[in-house]
Amino acid sequence: MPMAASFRASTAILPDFLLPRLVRSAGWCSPKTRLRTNPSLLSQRWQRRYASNVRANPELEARVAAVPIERMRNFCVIAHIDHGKSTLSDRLLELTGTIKPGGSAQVLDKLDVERERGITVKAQTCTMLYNHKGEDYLLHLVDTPGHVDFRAEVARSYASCNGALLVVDASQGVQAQTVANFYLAFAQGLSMIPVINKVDLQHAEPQRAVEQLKSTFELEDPVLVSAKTGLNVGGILPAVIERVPPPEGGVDKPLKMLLLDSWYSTYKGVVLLVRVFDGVVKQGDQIMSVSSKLKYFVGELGIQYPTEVATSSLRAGQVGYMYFNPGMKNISDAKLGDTFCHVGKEVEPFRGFEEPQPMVFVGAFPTNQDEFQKLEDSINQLTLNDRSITLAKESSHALGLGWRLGFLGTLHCSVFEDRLRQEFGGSELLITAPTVPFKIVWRDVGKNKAGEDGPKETIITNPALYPEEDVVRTKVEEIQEPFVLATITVPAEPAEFLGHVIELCQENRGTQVELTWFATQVILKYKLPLLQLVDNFFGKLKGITKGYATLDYEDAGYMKSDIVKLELLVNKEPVDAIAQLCHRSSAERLGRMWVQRFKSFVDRQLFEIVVQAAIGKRVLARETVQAFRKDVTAKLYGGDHTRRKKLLEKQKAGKKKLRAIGNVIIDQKAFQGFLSKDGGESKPKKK
Ligand SMILES: Nc1nc2c(ncn2[C@@H]2O[C@H](COP(=O)(O)OP(=O)(O)OP(=O)(O)O)[C@@H](O)[C@H]2O)c(=O)[nH]1
Repeated sequence: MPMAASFRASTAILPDFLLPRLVRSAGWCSPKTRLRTNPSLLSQRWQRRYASNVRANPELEARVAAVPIERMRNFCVIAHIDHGKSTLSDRLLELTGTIKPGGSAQVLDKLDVERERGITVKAQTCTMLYNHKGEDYLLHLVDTPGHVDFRAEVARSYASCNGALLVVDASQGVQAQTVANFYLAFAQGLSMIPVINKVDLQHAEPQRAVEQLKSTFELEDPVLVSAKTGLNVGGILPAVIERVPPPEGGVDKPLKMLLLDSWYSTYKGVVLLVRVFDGVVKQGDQIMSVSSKLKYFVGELGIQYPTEVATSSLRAGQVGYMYFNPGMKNISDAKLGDTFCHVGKEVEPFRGFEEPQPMVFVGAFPTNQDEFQKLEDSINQLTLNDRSITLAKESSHALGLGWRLGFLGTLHCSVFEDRLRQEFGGSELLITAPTVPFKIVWRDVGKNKAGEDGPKETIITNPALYPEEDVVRTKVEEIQEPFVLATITVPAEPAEFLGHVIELCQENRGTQVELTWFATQVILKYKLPLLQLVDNFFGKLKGITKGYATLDYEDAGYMKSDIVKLELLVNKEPVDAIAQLCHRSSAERLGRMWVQRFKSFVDRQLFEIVVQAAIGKRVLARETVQAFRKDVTAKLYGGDHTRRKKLLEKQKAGKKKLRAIGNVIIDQKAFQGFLSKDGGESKPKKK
């Protein structure tokens, strides 16, 4: 079979995630494949064909349609990380017959990274039908992420819910994210049902957790369950029906719909997750975004059960998915928090969601500059479904062309880094140390050419953009750094844990705001610079408390700080990719660590290499990589000692020349080793 024909035949049965890479590597693709890999090119005929290829379930649809709004319940599952939200959600899905028992674990954790790491990153919604006292109830369950970085996901989920299951691990009790999630849900007015999970564990102390919930949040009547064994999980849904109010809204009112989430599907383009507050939306309806005024035709809609099941309509109270036909061109047109209505029947929009701001920034560079395009493709592919990541091209003298990426927090950053390494190839990628955004407040605002005032403040997310020392001295009023209000929980016993945590916070420039005892736990609140937090603060906290302390934080704004730019110099030349903004008090320690570490990764050359760490012209630390001393006299055997001396002097002069022109060739492996967290694959060489 000719190559083109065999390739065409094979694409028909390939999973779609393999298509783009194959198409790229084969350098050829059939028109059909091109359409499949780029849905915006799909003709209406193809769009209709794909749209018709959906799972429909008339029996299920009839049961759903028969449930009045008074018998709907929308609730989310919230908890501290690893307390068992996803496992509990699986059990509820099984109990209601939505999935078969004993299937793959954590059905709602759909992303690869969620399965691999066992953490939830994206909130997931699932519709369930539950028969209670002879009547069908329509339940919408949202499994939310536990980690603080994905707080915006949790906050958005609340908009579709009236109640929450607050899950607490019976062996760990109330932890930092339990506290944070409780207050968020409480502020939203959600009815809360406490659930104490993992009662099957040998060291479970359910009674202690019951007391904590009562004393910390005044929550009573918890349901005690084991999500793992299924023990008493049947007690949860009756509690949901009795304690969570049904959604408000009327099917007879004009359509009012909130956009909760959106993602990209290879076949159908942009998928929207919506919550209908009022009215009914049907296939073929023309609807409009209240913010952008863009109009769309509804192509397909339905419920997530837990995969997409098409229905002919969605009505007030329901949460479901939707595609447009023709599809939405750009995923950025789907603004989360946007309100949709029928064309010509405009409604008062919802307040919208607060856009989460990226707070942790890193640079990503290919070790081989020829691979830049490949890196760009990989990044674009991964960011398609994560719009909270910000992207900007970056160029470095030392590392060449790359990208500056912004993330919501350190876990978000490390999850992305893992996925990028998988996609792009781990050993071919350089990721710089994480940094946070700094605010520069200018003394003189100055005028631009049009006579307008320039910006009074600039936020910089890249140390390379930090102004020169003399500019800082003459033109900058102050530099500010971001702070967070951290909530740390630590067991009251053994007492030294608390002492260690206070010490750690103080070493990291923290200011104590509150210290409270709750039964066997201490809850500490500290104001901490975000910069310290991204420097493995959580790892250190876990280390000094044997893994028992937990951490959560919220933004506490910018504050004036004594920030300096620390640079690494190699034979007096700054290595821009390594420069960092840090607090003056930690510059010397960091500088010393840098020069020692960098030295250990640099190959010795024929001349001496001086590695320095400096703030402006002030050198804080220095290390020297000794030159190889090639034995130029080896060939001499006996003979005149003046010849030997002459050869050595010639060698010295040659080295001086090399040093004078700063001819240092640093292997990318050295940067890779230096930038890796654990010494990387290129372990320091023994000298
Ligand atoms: N023994 C026991 N283990 C449980 C129980 N429920 C969950 N687990 C285990 O606890 C771990 C975390 O469970 P998950 O369901 O992933 O927790 P989660 O809260 O969804 O985690 P995030 O989404 O990352 O916040 C898994 O290893 C589960 O098998 C339980 O009732 N008993």
